[in-house]
Amino acid sequence: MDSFNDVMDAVKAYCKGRVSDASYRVFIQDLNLLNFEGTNIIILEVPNDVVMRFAAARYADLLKEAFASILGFEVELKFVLAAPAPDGGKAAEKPKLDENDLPSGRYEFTFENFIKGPSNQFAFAAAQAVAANPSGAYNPLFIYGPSGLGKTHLLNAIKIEIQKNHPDFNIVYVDCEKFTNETITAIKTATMEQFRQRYRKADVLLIDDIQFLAGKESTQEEFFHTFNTLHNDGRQIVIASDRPAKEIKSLEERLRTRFEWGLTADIQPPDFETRVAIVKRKAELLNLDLPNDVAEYIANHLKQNIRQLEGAVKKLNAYYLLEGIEPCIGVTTTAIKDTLNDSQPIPVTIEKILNEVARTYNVMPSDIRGKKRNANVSAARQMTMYIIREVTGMSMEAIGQEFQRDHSTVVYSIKTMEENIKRDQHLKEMCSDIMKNVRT
Ligand SMILES: Nc1ncnc2c1ncn2[C@@H]1O[C@H](COP(=O)(O)OP(=O)(O)OP(=O)(O)O)[C@@H](O)[C@H]1O
Repeated sequence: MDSFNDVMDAVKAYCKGRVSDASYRVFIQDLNLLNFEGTNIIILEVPNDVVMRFAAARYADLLKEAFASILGFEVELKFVLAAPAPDGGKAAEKPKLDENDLPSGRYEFTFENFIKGPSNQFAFAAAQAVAANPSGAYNPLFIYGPSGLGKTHLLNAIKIEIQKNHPDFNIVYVDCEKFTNETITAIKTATMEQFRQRYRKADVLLIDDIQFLAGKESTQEEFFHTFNTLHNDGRQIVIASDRPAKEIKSLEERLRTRFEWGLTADIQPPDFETRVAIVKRKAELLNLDLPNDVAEYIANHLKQNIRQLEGAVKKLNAYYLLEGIEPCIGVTTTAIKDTLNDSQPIPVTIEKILNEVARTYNVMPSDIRGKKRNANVSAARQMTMYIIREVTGMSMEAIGQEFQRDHSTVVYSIKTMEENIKRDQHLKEMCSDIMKNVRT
């Protein structure tokens, strides 16, 4: 080491593997070793005030550790702001930061990171019991509740816990859309055997968003056999759904009863105290200092979805890091307004409807748009047009343009569907399930 630059390069290399690429690029890459003072004080030059605040607050410990490891003695750090370059050059520029550059605050979906309250403690306890004793406690465990309340979190927590205690276990986690797509591909490419082996060899199967099984007959058939094989062999199955099994209308009875064999646990929106605790925990995980009144303000305004609570905390963190604005009620009002706007019901797109109907009828979305006339594709096309009309309220003309069909064809298709639905209970349920699924 013969120069400040060498030392600094080594320090940066030390830090590089220990922080995310984005954080390294924004907060560490441009640090400059300016001088030594006394015996152990290092003066670090930072390019601007954002990096100054961030590097000093978050990375001082890591940087000290790096210097100690490279120089062999403990150091203290002093950060100084680089003087603006006379030509207004690089040193004077603020980095172009956006939220993607910020540490994401990603944390593991563990039991430890799950905040309990009256609305979720039963599901939490059931998940813990299953994780502690796979196949011994409740099989299957069926967790249901509205979006954004922690079902996926619990499924992952079970996975992590079992992995820790049984490193040799083959744990398969899949969401139902993926399972459905894989079933369709396996049928089309004649690779059913490999597909079956993958799922039927699981020691633990965790399947998320099972409501998407609704109406998909071949996937239900496949899942039925997977379920039976695993259950008969004493393997643990955990299922998450946005509604109870009995409300998934076009689900075969034999599956519905199986889902109810074990334990069913629901999750409801959290009460005020739990929401405050969640907001505080999320802030803590981001190292954000959040006053109580702000945490309570957020909890008072966002009640239905924990993802929204997280969104608000992340926004406040971004304001703080990017603009230096401390969290307070005033800025929270803006952050919450954004979150509320962001979380307006997502407009249902035609593509979403098309994909969901295609999966249900086991055809390709392009077939529905295309000219094929076989019975299954025609039925799928009629269903698609009907649901687009119901869900989006698009005019018949616009639907016609979308499918390159004339207006009278659309009118006829929708009318036929309306009549069929009146007569055919199964079709009616299938249609209602598809509509629910495209709205989630
Ligand atoms: N009790 C809780 N404690 C801490 N974080 C929670 C809790 N419940 C939910 N979360 C967080 O809220 C976010 C949304 O949760 P999750 O994805 O598990 O919801 P979900 O019920 O599976 O929703 P969806 O049905 O939309 O998939 C996650 O980041 C999760 O960690």
